[in-house]
Amino acid sequence: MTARQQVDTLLDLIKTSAYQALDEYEKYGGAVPSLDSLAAHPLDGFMDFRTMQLKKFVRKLEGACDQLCTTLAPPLHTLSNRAHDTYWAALRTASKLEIADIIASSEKGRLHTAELSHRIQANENKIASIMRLLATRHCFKEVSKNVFANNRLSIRLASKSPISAWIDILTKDPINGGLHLYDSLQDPEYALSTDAEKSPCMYARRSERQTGSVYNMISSDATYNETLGRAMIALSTIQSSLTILQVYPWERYKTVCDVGSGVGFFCWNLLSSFPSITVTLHDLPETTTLAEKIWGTDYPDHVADKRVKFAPGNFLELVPVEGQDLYYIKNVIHNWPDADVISILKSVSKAMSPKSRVVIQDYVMQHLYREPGKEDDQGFQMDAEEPLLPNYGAGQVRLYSQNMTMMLVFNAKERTFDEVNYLCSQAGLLLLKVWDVGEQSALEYVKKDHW
Ligand SMILES: C[S@@+](CC[C@H](N)C(=O)[O-])C[C@H]1O[C@@H](n2cnc3c(N)ncnc32)[C@H](O)[C@@H]1O
Repeated sequence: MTARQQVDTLLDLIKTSAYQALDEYEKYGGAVPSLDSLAAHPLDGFMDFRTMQLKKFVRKLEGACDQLCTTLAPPLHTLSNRAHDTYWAALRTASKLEIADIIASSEKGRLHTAELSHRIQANENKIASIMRLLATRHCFKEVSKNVFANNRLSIRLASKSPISAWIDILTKDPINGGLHLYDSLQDPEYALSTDAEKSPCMYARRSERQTGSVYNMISSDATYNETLGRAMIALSTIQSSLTILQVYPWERYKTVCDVGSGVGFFCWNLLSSFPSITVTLHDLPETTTLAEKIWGTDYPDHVADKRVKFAPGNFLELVPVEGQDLYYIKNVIHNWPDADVISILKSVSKAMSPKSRVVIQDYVMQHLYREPGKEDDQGFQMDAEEPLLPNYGAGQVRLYSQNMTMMLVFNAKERTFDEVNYLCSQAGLLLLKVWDVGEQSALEYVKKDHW
């Protein structure tokens, strides 16, 4: 395809997928809100299959728009834009300063930067620079000279929402590790290591005499742990991860252990959808203690009815809940280097009965080359049409960013299907089925000896 033909095709893809996305909004509660609107659309909050189709259209749209601009802009322009992206700093600061809340609670719902700087007790030019960068990509709106109002994006930052916690997590240790990635690769002690204690992030902190890994930092810091718990709720929305409640046959099971459960957001939803299931939350003691407190306040009936149990421990050594029908592991193995993943999976395997199943829900990475006619056995096809990259390029960039984040923070990674399957086989697990749950996949295993 010539560049002109590619541009023509990309424009067609953009038009088609944009209209398809509009239709999805209209299917679920009215027209898509404009960027000026503060009202949420039902699709914004769904975490399940209802957003799956929308996100497939948006994936194509984002991939095509980015590829079109990259094709037509001068290369140095694009490279400079990518190196010069300080958006994360503005977003982190506005979120932590709770600027969306300050504006929302003002009399007219809009504030001059002079008033904002007075309330925040910071220089007005600095506040104005932050607000203008954010508004330039549609988060907040400059409604008159130096006066800013909330809009469709910024209002989501208000009221200590889970997305603020996720922004906090993403823009701290990963950024710090990223700044030191090159240097860490020059240091032989770190460059070849896959140990979590030798991640780029820990390299960045070595002068602070910070020992251990980021896991130790999280478990010894109650605020970090609490922020991570809230951030995981945002991530579940972003990944539409509750799609698995509609896709997977949960009605087959009575007992489920959520391994690395966090405070149990997934299990709240599982119990509501499947009244005959009881769950056990397995996590580090500090997290299960927090979980017990939250469930005691928010879901006392489930606690009283013994539909939820809490099993503190360390899954690297033991999963202290034996013989459950199902062990569910979501967004956990990507936090760990290969050797530790094998330890976790062996702990799960030891706890399993011959009839138990394991479901691992995570991103599954794809390569970017195209091999005509090739589709692997499990249906992980590279299905984006040309001239899009086979993995949709920028349309799926979140997977590749998350992969970098896992490397920077934990020396870990998101894995391809073959990589996960290999680690599972090392722990004596045999693949039964792959479930498509949208942005992520769910891989179902059974103990090898018992199949
Ligand atoms: C990224 S979070 C995922 C939480 C949840 N599964 C979800 O998808 O929202 C990883 C979880 O693993 C837990 N974890 C980390 N190290 C652990 C260990 N050694 N033993 C048990 N749980 C651990 C963390 O406390 C955290 O709740």
